[in-house]
Amino acid sequence: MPAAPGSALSVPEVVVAELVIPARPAFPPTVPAPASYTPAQYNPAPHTPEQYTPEPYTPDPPAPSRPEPATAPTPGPAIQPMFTRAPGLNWAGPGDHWSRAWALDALDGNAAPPAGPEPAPDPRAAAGQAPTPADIQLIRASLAVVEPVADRATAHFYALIFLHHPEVRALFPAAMDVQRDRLFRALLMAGRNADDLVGLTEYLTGLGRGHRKYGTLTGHYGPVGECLIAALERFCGNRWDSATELAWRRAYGLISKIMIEAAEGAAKTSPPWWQAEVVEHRQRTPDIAVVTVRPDQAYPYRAGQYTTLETPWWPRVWRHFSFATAPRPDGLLTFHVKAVQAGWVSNALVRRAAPGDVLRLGPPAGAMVVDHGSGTDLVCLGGGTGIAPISALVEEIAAYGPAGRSVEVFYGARRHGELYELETLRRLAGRNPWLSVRAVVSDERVATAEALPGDLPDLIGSYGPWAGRAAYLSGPAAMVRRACAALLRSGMADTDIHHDLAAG
Ligand SMILES: NC(=O)C1=CN([C@@H]2O[C@H](COP(=O)(O)OP(=O)(O)OC[C@H]3O[C@@H](n4cnc5c(N)ncnc54)[C@H](O)[C@@H]3O)[C@@H](O)[C@H]2O)C=CC1
Repeated sequence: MPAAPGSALSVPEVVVAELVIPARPAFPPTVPAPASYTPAQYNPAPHTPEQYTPEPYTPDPPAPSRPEPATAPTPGPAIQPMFTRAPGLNWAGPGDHWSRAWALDALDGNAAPPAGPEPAPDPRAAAGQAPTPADIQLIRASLAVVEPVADRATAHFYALIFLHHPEVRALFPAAMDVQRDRLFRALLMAGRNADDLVGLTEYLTGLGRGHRKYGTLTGHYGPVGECLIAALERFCGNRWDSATELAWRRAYGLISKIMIEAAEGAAKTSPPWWQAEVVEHRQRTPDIAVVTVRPDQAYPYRAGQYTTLETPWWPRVWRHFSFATAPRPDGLLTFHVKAVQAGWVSNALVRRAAPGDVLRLGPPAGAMVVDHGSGTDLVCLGGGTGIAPISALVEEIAAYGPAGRSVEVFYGARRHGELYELETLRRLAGRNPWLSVRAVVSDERVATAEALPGDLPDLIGSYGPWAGRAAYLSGPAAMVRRACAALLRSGMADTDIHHDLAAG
């Protein structure tokens, strides 16, 4: 059960007001046939479709003693599952292989146990209860012992999983690099925050939905919980006792319940992953490519959100990328990718991917979306390829109409040559008087007609005041943190600052 790559389990830092979305120009999402690809120009590499052949769909035998999964809710008008009856796709609608697997597992008793009586002597018997305040204290005390040796505890945790449940190994990448400590740390952090039900539910719901793409099933949660308890027991030493075990079992019961319910809910309406064929690959700088893909089914998302992406060259290694455009009538999705040092996925996408290659996408995630019912003025900061979700947000505002608001975009790069999205943004600003775009370069300290010299966070502090506006920030984590501080200093309310730092 790998944790979502890049996720740091913390109470989400993004605050989104209840969205009131006015009607927008409706278009049915259509995904065009692969008619006119740009010829492969960028190191076309042989595609290995066998890695992406979905598990063949074999209809389940009738199971009269078990109820069918609930019927999917009627999808919204703009989002229609497209090929739900087509063979060979990874999802065939409610009642398919995946939905039934979830439902049957739950009925077999692998779901989190229901709430039980008051603490019983056997920690397993009482694990279905919500953790108490005393449990949280015990969990935090045990974390104080485990966290300094988290590396060893993590290795032990995975060793236990793979030793006792070898069937789970295939869900993880061959090389357990970044993945290695994410699940364990995510579980530890969820335990620490088990008293913040709202934050925990928001985070774990996304995590549970996202885990479907790994092939995680309800039945996996029980064994993972046992390995968690065993690893904690071993590394807590004298700090471990039956009350601490009970506290962790309750916390894990809550964590797994939220994730399982989220996954089962998602299984009724969406596939665990989408396959998406590269239809365009544009090299914008030596290290940055803009990659456009055609998903195999309609892919509903909002501007400002991100997804996880897997390439055929690094199976089961997933990385986050933001959607770089608002949802389009042709159903295509665009990503901005910078090849980073030792970045397996990013280097493959920038230097190897070509039209015809097939990627996999996880579900959309993230709450950095705009409330189109509000006329609040916006200030948006995009640093480097972090400009991708900002471009998408601005496009979506143009599609919905600005509702009387103004939008100021500050676009930062290290050098002029890296401002690959500036021309597009300036064209959009030329057509939309509510939009202004300023570019900033940090490493070439000369003012030009194109860009101001300076650091984005410093520059944003020198403009303003920003009180009463809402901010959308995206880019390197240090840049986002410094810009947050500058905006707070200039009078902006904490709740008006939106970013997805936790997504990495
Ligand atoms: N590709 C995507 O879809 C998305 C990428 N991101 C993130 O955006 C980042 C983009 O990285 P690059 O393009 O390499 O950006 P970069 O390192 O070239 O920097 C871009 C801008 O951020 C500023 N900056 C960098 N470090 C700073 C610091 N410590 N303090 C203040 N300002 C700083 C630079 O001066 C420049 O203006 C990555 O961390 C990526 O994870 C975020 C959202 C979406």
